[in-house]
Amino acid sequence: MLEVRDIAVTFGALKAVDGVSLNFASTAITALIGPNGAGKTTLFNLLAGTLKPQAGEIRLAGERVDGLPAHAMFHRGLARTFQIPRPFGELSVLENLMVVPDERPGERFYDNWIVPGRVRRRELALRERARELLDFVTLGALADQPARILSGGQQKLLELARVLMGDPKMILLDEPAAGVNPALLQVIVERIQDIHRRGIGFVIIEHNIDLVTRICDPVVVMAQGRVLTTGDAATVRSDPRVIDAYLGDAP
Ligand SMILES: Nc1ncnc2c1ncn2[C@@H]1O[C@H](COP(=O)(O)OP(=O)(O)OP(=O)(O)O)[C@@H](O)[C@H]1O
Repeated sequence: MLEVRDIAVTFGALKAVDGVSLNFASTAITALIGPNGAGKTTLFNLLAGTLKPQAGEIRLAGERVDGLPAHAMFHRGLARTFQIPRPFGELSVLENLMVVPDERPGERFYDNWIVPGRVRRRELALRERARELLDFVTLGALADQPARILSGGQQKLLELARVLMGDPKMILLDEPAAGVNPALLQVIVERIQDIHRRGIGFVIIEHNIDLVTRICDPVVVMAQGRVLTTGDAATVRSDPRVIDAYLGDAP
């Protein structure tokens, strides 16, 4: 459902993503792994619309979407989280979900002036949805606390709830396990599996190989801007080219 053809972007002389072609199925939890600097985050930025490709095509559900800005991708059902979450620290945990863009061009102004009751009902519905999602990610009890008090793992859960506010068809997760304690990591893993069972696809950048082995199939390995190989976790882990790519990255 998310197709990438010969996509490329360079930074000066550096080919950060160098002719990548991949299909990401909405039925899969796909892992994107590879040594530091392989181009994984740059590929995410291209998919999510924060970076424009210099070559190649991206299609979402058959439609060309390369070059569309991030908010347009979000509204088409492609949501992403960041390696380092950036919640609005002074807003409450609940308010952090309420500020997720909910654009319906042309409707806001009209609603506000002609049918204020409808706006109020919509806000109540949004608030209810936000509360449900906070309960789902186990943050319900913290709804009215300022987001700055959340731990790193709780911030990752808040990000997950935030992207779900947009009713995504596919979610790109950037290192969901990084800096997360084992108990919260288990919650994150279970929620990813719950969401996946509801028919939402994932692409996950992750260095935690246990998480990758437990929940991801297929596993795409990138190195030096290219796709090195794709397969199940056990196959790619024993592939000598993958081992070489990681050893080449060792200090
Ligand atoms: N905005 C930028 N300007 C210049 N170079 C960049 C920029 N963004 C990324 N790069 C370079 O592009 C290459 C790929 O970076 P990228 O962040 O995509 O790798 P990665 O696989 O996500 O690595 P990591 O696992 O360390 O996050 C790196 O050499 C990086 O230094």
